[in-house]
Amino acid sequence: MSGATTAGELDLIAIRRALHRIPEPGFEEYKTQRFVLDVIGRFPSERIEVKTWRTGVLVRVKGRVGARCIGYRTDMDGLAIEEDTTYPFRSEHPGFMHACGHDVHMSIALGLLANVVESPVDDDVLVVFQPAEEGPGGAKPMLESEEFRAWKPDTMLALHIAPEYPVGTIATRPGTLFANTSELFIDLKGVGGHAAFPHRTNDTIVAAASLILQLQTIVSRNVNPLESAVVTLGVIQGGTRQNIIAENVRLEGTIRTLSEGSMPAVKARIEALLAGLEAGFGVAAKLDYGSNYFQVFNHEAVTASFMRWVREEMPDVRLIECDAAMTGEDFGYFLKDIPGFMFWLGVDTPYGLHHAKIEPSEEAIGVAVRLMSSYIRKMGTSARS
Ligand SMILES: CC(=O)N[C@@H](CCC[C@H](N)C(=O)O)C(=O)O
Repeated sequence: MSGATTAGELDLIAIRRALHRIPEPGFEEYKTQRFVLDVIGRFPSERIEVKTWRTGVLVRVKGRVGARCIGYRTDMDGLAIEEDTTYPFRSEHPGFMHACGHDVHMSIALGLLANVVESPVDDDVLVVFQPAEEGPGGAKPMLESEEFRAWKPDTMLALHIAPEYPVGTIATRPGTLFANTSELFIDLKGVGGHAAFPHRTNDTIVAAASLILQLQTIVSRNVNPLESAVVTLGVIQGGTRQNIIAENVRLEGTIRTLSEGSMPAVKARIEALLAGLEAGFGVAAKLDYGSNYFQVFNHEAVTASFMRWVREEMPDVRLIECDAAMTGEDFGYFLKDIPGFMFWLGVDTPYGLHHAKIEPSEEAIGVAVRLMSSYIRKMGTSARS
């Protein structure tokens, strides 16, 4: 196709910056999907097939042999946070920002795609742009979709930016990399009233204050100290005025457990504490667990082989065998079904994930594209030999 874009022509930094401007909530990634489709539309079309699924995109590149298919997944959505970076290409969507690196992840996926389109590998390659990683979770419904099932790959790979590692460093481990997660939404309803007559009310602010401290005893008193769990509340909303006893309080948070078995135990404890709160404070408590993600469990053999390959064949990349982290990722659902792994990619910034000031180093994009293009090429060749 004349006028088509080659991998060398693709400006991945410009792509990342353009994506950074348009962060969108989960399943509302309309501009992002359009942008991704426009970039893919510039590739030579003979060897690629493209499908959309909701706001996601799936691209299959035909390999020279095509006996197997290697999958690579990026997430697409932004986070509900007001950006506070020094960038001239700041978010154009007030209250939303790519604060978890999905703009970087998508740029890497496009770079990888351009590379395998331009210079075919033996295997077919499926690049998946998955919506709604931050919530409510796009991986599970995408896996179950006709669109994905028709192209289901034999292995599935992904990465996530890591602010704490220098550029050129990656980190992973065989087995559990990220935790099981559940969102947590609690609505307390009491009887409001005049600040001077608390005995005629059921004060949801006092009940919430007590509950917040009780929730923190779950990890310290109920979870086996040899296991890991987190209960974090990120939002408290309630009350209308300084001299009115609040009728409604809403708490929003997240639960993390490293073992699958601890999650129901933590939830049972939350339910028991809420029953006690209702009895003790005379408030009504409504509980909603929102979306839940399965742990990211790296396939032991595939991960070990990748780690060996990096150490032996990629002298410019520093590999760290890291500990598991209490982050969540719905990529865990892909790995529950398909062997593969996820790894951390160093982007060297002092601010952590989900921070309004995070500025990942864009040099990491090229590092990841070279690493993953070489690995996918190597996987295809070793499967044939
Ligand atoms: C990598 C990362 O930061 N992922 C998110 C996933 C959020 C899942 C869900 N909305 C929840 O809060 O439980 C994370 O916060 O770890």
